[in-house]
Amino acid sequence: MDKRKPIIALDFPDLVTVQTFLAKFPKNDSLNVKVGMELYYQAGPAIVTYLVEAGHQVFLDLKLHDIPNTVGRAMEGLARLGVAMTNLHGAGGKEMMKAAVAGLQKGTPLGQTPPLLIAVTQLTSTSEQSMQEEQLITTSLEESVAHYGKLAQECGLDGVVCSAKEVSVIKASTSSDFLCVTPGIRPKKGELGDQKRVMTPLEAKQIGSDFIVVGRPITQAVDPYKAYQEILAEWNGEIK
Ligand SMILES: O=C(O)c1cc(=O)[nH]c(=O)n1[C@@H]1O[C@H](COP(=O)(O)O)[C@@H](O)[C@H]1O
Repeated sequence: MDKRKPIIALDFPDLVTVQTFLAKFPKNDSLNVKVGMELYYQAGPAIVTYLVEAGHQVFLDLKLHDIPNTVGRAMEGLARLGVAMTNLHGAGGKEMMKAAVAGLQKGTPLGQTPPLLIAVTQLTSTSEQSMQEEQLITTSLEESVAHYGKLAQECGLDGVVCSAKEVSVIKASTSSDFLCVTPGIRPKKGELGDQKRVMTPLEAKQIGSDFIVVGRPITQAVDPYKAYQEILAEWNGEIK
């Protein structure tokens, strides 16, 4: 995946809507795109194959969280789809994460590299207060995120999904090359929606995010390609 490009969250219900959206981008532009639950559960694996064959780099965001055997076998199947990145919930535990790594390696066709495997820490829609009250976690949110980062690295994962606000603490508790994939990105004065821990593309860049994930600020914009270009420029430090 090209780190210079934001990952566009294709949170749409079907192929036709995806095609209508992508038609607003220049032909042959290879994009970083994310297929999440909304699209995958309605359009199935065929949507992934379609995007891969169209030359896009796909982050398959299904946030697996189940017993180790189930997650390992699911990952084995997902590895055959040719995606660049996929994820699971770090809260599923070490045995589950190790089974996922093994499943991806087993399922990846010979001569290909397994997708990057990333652990969700605390969702960017979670506040410290809701984490403490609803999950009964008594540490700070930063400590919880750093803890999941360490566990994920010990299990052989490539990085975490976190808010850009936690990049420094993750890198400090793991290593500088441990990937921080950060959703919860909003342009200055952008609508937050359900996101709680947010940063602008420029702030995320400055703090050391490796990838930013952006959905509604692009997909719901009046001119999605213009919105994408603005975020791309900011992410690449071209707007101060
Ligand atoms: O794993 C993810 O991609 C993810 C993790 C997280 O903690 N927060 C989060 O927002 N996401 C995803 O990132 C995207 C953010 O979309 P917007 O809020 O519309 O920019 C959505 O597709 C979410 O499913």
